[in-house]
Amino acid sequence: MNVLIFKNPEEATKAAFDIVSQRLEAGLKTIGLATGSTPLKLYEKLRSTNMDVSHVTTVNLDEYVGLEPTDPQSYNYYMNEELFKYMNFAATYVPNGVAEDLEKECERYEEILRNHPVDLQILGMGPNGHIGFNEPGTSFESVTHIAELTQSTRDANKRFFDKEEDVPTRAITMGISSIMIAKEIMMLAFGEGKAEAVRNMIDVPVTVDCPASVLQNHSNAIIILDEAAASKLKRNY
Ligand SMILES: O=P(O)(O)OC[C@H]1O[C@](O)(CO)[C@@H](O)[C@@H]1O
Repeated sequence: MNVLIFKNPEEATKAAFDIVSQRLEAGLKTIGLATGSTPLKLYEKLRSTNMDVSHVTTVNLDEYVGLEPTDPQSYNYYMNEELFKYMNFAATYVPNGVAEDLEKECERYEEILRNHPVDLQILGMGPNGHIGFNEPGTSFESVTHIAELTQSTRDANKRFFDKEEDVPTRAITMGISSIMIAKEIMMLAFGEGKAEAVRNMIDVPVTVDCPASVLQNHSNAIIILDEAAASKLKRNY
């Protein structure tokens, strides 16, 4: 793991943007994208570049079950508003959370991933160490599946919804093995609320109790932190 620590989220985002730009210029074909608040500034920078991405396909990590792509809380909507409508990607894929047959949708998504091997996967993490919606305890062998969201994830994400009961209880998510196949992974974590999970990801032996710790097993993972997220690390990086 290559751990990079920056003073604040702005500087960290600038470093992430430089890496993504460099990979795009080098001819990256498929990029894996995350949602949540952490990559928002990165997407803002990307969409203001006017760069030609007509040779690039995107695949997203996850989507809530039961939310239409037109629902402002859905990740389909988020990606359209934050990135896709501004950039000329060859193709963009986000799981369909309202598919009639969700199991089939998971299989369809795995097929998409097989056809578009991810060169660079951008990741955020939940305060409980989840990646995508792979909650603590999820098998490292998992592929795209339906995940039951933990109460702590629903609590963390309720800020985006009007009422707590509106927060979906399930999501379609790429599995941990589907994520780990990426040739390179770039994890972003900012703020004190992530500090405990960051410590469990980096400073503690790999365990399913902290899904993000699996990144220790990846041969090409960059972890981009601000000082607050890095504040509980025992070792110096
Ligand atoms: O960046 P945030 O808002 O803290 O979200 C954390 C993580 O939770 C998820 O929304 C769940 O998929 C991830 O996409 C995201 O990286």
